[in-house]
Amino acid sequence: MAAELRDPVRRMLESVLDDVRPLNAGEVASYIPELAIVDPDRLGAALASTHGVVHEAGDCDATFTIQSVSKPFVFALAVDALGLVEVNRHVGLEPSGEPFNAISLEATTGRPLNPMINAGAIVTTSLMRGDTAEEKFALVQAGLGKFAGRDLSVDEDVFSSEASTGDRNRALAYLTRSAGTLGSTADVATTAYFRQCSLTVNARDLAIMAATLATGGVNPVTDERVISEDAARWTMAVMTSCGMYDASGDWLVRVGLPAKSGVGGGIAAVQPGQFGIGTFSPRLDARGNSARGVATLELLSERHGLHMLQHHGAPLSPIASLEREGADTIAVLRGEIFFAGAEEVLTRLTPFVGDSGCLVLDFSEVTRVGEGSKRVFAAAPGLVGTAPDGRARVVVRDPEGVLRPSDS
Ligand SMILES: NC(=O)CC[C@H](N)C(=O)O
Repeated sequence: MAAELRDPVRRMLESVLDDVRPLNAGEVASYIPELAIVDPDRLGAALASTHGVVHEAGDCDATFTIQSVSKPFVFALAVDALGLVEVNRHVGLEPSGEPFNAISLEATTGRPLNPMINAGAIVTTSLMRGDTAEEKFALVQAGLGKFAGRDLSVDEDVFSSEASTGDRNRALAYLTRSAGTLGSTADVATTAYFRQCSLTVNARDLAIMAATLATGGVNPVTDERVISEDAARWTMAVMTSCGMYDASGDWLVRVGLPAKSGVGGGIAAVQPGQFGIGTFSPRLDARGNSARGVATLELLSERHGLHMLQHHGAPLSPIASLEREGADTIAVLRGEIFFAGAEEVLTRLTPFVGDSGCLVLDFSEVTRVGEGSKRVFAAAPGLVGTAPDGRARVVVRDPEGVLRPSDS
């Protein structure tokens, strides 16, 4: 069988890459001298599903330094370990609308505006446990390795290059230190941060890392839980509002996927619940985002309807059938029921509660109920009261236990 028939998703990625390959706008980053020696024509894209299948097109084995694509994953490790409240005491959650290296601190608190710009990312790294740069970086390296599903190593040349030219980042660290928001000395924070940015990845790694957020924190290739569902959701939220720096608003409208770029040429993008995408192309646009990476994701999103706010039409009604049985009304429910489904069931069906009979809600064909919706159903029998024969007016049949809270 022809290769493209065996992997139609790969073919789909390849066709997008073929369309963006001729674009040669932008320049490779050179403010970190070692980044300038990369082959500017490299182009790769990988898509990892939440079932753990990875589709690769173009230069997916080409390695590059992760740079700022590391930031959301380190933020995820920080909020997972310390909680959102503690991390938020040190770094804000507001888009800055400014370039990645802006000197951008809140006037009253001294916090960097968000963890996706350098100032906020340096603070986030400083919050990793441990006293030394080695201890903090060890946690970052191990954590990012779990996101990628393999051990990641440091490109020592890029590290030395950034360490010897990173005075602006040191200045940011000193400013946050003087404002009381940095969790270590400036030197510890920047050393760990420079090593974090110098970790080496490929487009496939970024796709798997993004897919680990898409699943709510479980790496779909290794099946290992890396962070909590809460941490994954908070991270995707920050990527949505701040991941593409001063292009974040434009990106949200045009592409509509939480994403993070890096000056090494990588972009990681997530479709929550569905998949992660990693792209690699080193030439950067004026905002420091990979020019062909942006074009690849724009085209993919547009061509295949990937925008997370895309309207997919009215969902299937959760009410499969409604029948009378004596004085009772039996409603057979089906599929996945989230808040709008619960609202439909209860609003449409409670008028069927008669003077004498009961409304029986049969959940045996329901595959899943959202956690918040379980609480809506749990309250219903009490709200509707009891029939003259003492039975609840609303009777719930739940042989598979789909209404049981998942943490019980
Ligand atoms: N946008 C980026 O990728 C910036 C990361 C880079 N290491 C820096 O701090 O300048």
